[in-house]
Amino acid sequence: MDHNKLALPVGTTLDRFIMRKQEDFPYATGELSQLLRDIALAAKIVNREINRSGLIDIAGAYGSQNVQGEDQQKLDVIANIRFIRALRNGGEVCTIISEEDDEMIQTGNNQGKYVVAIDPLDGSSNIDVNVSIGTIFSIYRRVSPTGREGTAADCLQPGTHQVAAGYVIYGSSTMLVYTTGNGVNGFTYEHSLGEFFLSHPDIITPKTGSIYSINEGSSDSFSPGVAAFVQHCKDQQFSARYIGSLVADFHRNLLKGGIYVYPATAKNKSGKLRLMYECNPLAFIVEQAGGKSSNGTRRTMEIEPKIPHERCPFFIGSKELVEKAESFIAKDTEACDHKPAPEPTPKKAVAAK
Ligand SMILES: O=P(O)(O)OC[C@H]1O[C@](O)(COP(=O)(O)O)[C@@H](O)[C@@H]1O
Ligand SMILES: [Mg+2]
Ligand SMILES: [Mg+2]
Repeated sequence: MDHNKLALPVGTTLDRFIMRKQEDFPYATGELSQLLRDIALAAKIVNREINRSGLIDIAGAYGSQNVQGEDQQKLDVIANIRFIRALRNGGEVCTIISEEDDEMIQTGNNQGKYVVAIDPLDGSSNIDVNVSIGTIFSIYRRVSPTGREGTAADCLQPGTHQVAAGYVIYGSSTMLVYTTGNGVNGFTYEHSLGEFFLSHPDIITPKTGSIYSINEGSSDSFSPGVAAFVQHCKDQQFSARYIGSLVADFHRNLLKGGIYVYPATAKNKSGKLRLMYECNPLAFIVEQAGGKSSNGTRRTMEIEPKIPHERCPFFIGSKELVEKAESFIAKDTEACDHKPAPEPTPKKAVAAK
């Protein structure tokens, strides 16, 4: 697809951009476009709540835990309610997987053709301290026929089946960045007009970079390969940048070049981040922008999900940096393969009965 054929001027509204891009697909029926608009609407409402979170009583913990055993923040719950309501009212989505809900959410829109996996509020540890946070979403076309509720098979599809994915970053400015498999575009929110405007057309991430993002607080349980890669970044005098909000760390590295890593650690044996609504959507975006994403050995989007809240190690960013990290991780597996087989335990002499 020649992205430049329909290059739209910076300042185009999101609505207009969605409409014009829909024309790329003669058979498009407008449902996906409407779904993207529903997400943008919910993002505007959540943005308003976040901007005034210090003024009104929505700071702090909500008093319950989500399926991951994490304390839900009030804004986690508010954002969850807002996005689910917008997707339900929009009518295009039959089933939702949300970080904040244990089970799949049936919206009642059995005619809906789409399934959404969503992290309503990403970077929860940064909510009350005015640091950038976000929302991450992933969209699939259901595989079961319409007319009834969505199934686990509709929800648990590999990332390669995504029809669209994106994130909203609530930072010094609020941006919506998304892909439908035809490049990545970023829109900045103009509060006074209540509109998202095209500000970052056709985002391409640098092939390499000098920024690495990893929580070194758990470095004592990094695998030798991960530890060696971190040391490599230091030897190269890369800059260490870690905000602690995946969306914000990812967004910076997407624009400037860099790598974000959340490996398996003693505390999080399969990594911390969730495949369906954190890793897959960002992997789709980074690949569309020319970057790369894996679990250290396997392309993130080819991992077959088994459960809605599945976690996986996450390496994402500039292609050459992710490949470099993978080359260090490969040594881990080699080391495992060549580890001498444990000595057979000498058979105990059988005592004369
Ligand atoms: O504090 P840690 O272990 O470094 O984890 C930080 C990571 O966890 C997250 O906060 C997980 O996402 P949620 O806030 O949506 O649960 C990421 O945004 C962030 O990158
Ligand atoms: Mg998250
Ligand atoms: Mg979250």
